Amino acid sequence: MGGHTRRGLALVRERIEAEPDRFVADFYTRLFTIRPALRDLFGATMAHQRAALFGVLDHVLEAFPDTASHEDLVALLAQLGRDHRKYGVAPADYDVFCNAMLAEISATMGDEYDHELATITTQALMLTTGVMRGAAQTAPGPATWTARVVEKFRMSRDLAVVRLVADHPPPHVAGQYLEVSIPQWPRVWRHLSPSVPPNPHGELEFHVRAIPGGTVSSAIVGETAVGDVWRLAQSHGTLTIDPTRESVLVAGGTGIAPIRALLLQMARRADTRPTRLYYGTRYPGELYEAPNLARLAGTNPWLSVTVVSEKDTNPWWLTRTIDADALHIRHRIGRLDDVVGSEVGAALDAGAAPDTQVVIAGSAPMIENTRRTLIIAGVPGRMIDHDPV
Ligand SMILES: NC(=O)C1=CN([C@@H]2O[C@H](COP(=O)(O)OP(=O)(O)OC[C@H]3O[C@@H](n4cnc5c(N)ncnc54)[C@H](O)[C@@H]3O)[C@@H](O)[C@H]2O)C=CC1
Repeated sequence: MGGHTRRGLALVRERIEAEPDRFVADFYTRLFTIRPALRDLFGATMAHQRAALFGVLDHVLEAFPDTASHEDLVALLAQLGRDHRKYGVAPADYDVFCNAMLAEISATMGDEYDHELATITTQALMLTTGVMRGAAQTAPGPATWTARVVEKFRMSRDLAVVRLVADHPPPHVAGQYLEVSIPQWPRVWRHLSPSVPPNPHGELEFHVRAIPGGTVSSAIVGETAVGDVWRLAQSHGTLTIDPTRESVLVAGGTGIAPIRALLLQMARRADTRPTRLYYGTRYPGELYEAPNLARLAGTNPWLSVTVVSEKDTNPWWLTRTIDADALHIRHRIGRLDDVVGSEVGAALDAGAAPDTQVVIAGSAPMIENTRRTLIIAGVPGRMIDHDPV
């Protein structure tokens, strides 16, 4: 595609980026004025929606002029289209969306929006909505599934484990996360990783920490009760274990959920390679999964478990304790990335297999720091897997 397309769309991005909040707010006002029913598809707070919309629009305008990147762009938009099925977006809504967006861009650009700029912007947005609509229409299976809460455990003041049974198990593989919506916040979707592999009974378990100021996570920890019906949608994520390699798995806090699902999946195989798990929290009393993991290691000799806590004692509000010696697992004190970096580095120095696979799950800063520390310790970056941060 020509340089004029690149320059034209770069100008559009520049004008939109000058006032992104106003642009997105005015766009949604325009959209809901044209088709008021669309407002009902979104949850009460649209902050996340607004940021996501801006991110995608910016990405489309940047990637569209580069035809070499169209394959990736189309794959991303198709995924987005499938994801939007859960909101109940109808095919005709995509035309309304496209027209409202073009009108908002035109209003923002003013006199600069000439015929040529209008043509290329229209092409970019027609590609966007066309791919999304097509992928949504051809996606197999239902857009959402339901699951009923059958058990809930409060592990600490801000952490809960919730067990559910789905009518029909949503398609996913161990290590992936699902889009989840709870009755207390209908139409608001969050990502949660089941901590058990998919099974024919539709049993699911999620681990949730209430984020300070968080709406959905706080409602799950504080209000979710047996009998609640949750909605589940698309699965995402590519965390997998290569069964031919040794592995090191690193889980920070509730990041243990997808890692536990992978471990349970690995336990079904007869030929699982040696696996070292590092499971870290801030305080020893937060290591709620330690007993389960110790039991798993007790019956699966390929697994060794090290739990790591930043502090060696609990604050007053944590009453749970763990006795690592009694569980026959190791307990190290320190930040997770420091402990993993020094132990994996020492193992490599002592001749450990350099093609060991590493899988990390946890918060974005924890993933980034652990990845960096491991690369410095000598682990090739291509051997380190984690979900996008
Ligand atoms: N609930 C779920 O299904 C899943 C949750 N996650 C994510 O996992 C995270 C878990 O959070 P919390 O339970 O609050 O655990 P947390 O953020 O308190 O972290 C616990 C562990 O991570 C380490 N850590 C924390 N910050 C670090 C940093 N900046 N650099 C290096 N290490 C660091 C700590 O040393 C500790 O071992 C959340 O961000 C959540 O989104 C990831 C996958 C699935």
